[in-house]
Amino acid sequence: MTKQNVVVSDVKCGINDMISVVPKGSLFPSTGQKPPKAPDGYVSISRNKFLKKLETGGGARINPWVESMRASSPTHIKSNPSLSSTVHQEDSWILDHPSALNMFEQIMSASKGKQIVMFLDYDGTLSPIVDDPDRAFMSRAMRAAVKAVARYFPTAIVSGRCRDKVYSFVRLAELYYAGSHGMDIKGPAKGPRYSKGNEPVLFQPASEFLPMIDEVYKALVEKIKSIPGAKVEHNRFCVSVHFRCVDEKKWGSLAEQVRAVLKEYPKLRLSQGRKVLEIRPTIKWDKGRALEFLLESLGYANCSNVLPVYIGDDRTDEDAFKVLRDKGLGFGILVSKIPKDTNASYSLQEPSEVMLFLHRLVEWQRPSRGRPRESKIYNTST
Ligand SMILES: O=P(O)(O)OC[C@H]1O[C@H](O[C@H]2O[C@H](CO)[C@@H](O)[C@H](O)[C@H]2O)[C@H](O)[C@@H](O)[C@@H]1O
Repeated sequence: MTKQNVVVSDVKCGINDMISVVPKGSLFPSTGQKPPKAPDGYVSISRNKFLKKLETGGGARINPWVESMRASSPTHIKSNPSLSSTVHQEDSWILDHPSALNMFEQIMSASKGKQIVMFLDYDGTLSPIVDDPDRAFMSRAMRAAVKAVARYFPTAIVSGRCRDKVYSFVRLAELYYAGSHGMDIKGPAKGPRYSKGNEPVLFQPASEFLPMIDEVYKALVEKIKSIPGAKVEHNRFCVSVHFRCVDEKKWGSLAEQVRAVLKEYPKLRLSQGRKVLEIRPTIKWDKGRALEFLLESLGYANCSNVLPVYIGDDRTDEDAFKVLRDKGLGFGILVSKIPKDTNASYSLQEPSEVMLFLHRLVEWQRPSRGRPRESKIYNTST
């Protein structure tokens, strides 16, 4: 077990008297979901025990949330004995998830005769993590690298952010964008339509939740305004509550406020990212489903001649890594400096390494190198 997520839920399980244990990245399961057996990395708590804790009030009440918020904070991962920074453990993690740069040739050899499709997360992958979410700018060099990759391979940005916001950072009209954790997908605004037909791709599976999300956003802004450093971000089909700049002593109060709002909305669930609580509809849609949808739109549903490569740094990216792993398709690359429980196959340490990887991909594909192209070239001129 490399990471402990204590999971709590307002949803009545009605089964075996347990608080639900839900997949990584989700504190709240969908309504009516049967709680599965606790997988590695998760702790299940007796429902009765947990409710008793709630009755005692004060600190105990919200502890499982705070524990989970701590677990999502890299600075605390070292305090988890199973992730202690012993050389041995780091070595063994890197053996399991080798650097995508060191393994570049091997990755590329798997692409022989296949169309590479690139999926890129934004925050922490293309841009460094910063305190102010409104200032998470992408460097010009990174933009150029993504642009170059998109010349050769269909490329999608898959982000928890609102689609327009992430577009305003990336500013490349030739890409696909899947905002709101994949709940708002739009095809390229310029250049060839990388879709089966000529129809531009647009898919928004959570439209009915828009009024509810607006309401929750307003309620959260009101509730957390007394907590210094807390910030609520409207991501159109979901809402982010940031606690990166909140004093850790206040994390309990923040969790309490969010919980108070959410209990009025059983159709919304909570997942976690990097020092952020993500509130989203309970629909079965995530970055993994968005990846599948995009592959299908590109005409690669159930295809063996495609090699999707997904690069991301967050818990929410694990849904996409898992789809790739379960299907035995392509590769997930986790961006992380520290060992993390992941379904990704490879790792890169930080956005600068992501940029290097993108450069190598372009170099490898560029015909001018005089080497035979081993992957089908995506014809951008049609
Ligand atoms: O899926 P992503 O593109 O990775 O988006 C996930 C969340 O990213 C942003 O928050 C994160 O980055 C911020 C800027 O570096 C940082 O301040 C914050 O602590 C991180 O959690 C974004 O603001 C959220 O809306 C996204 O959901």
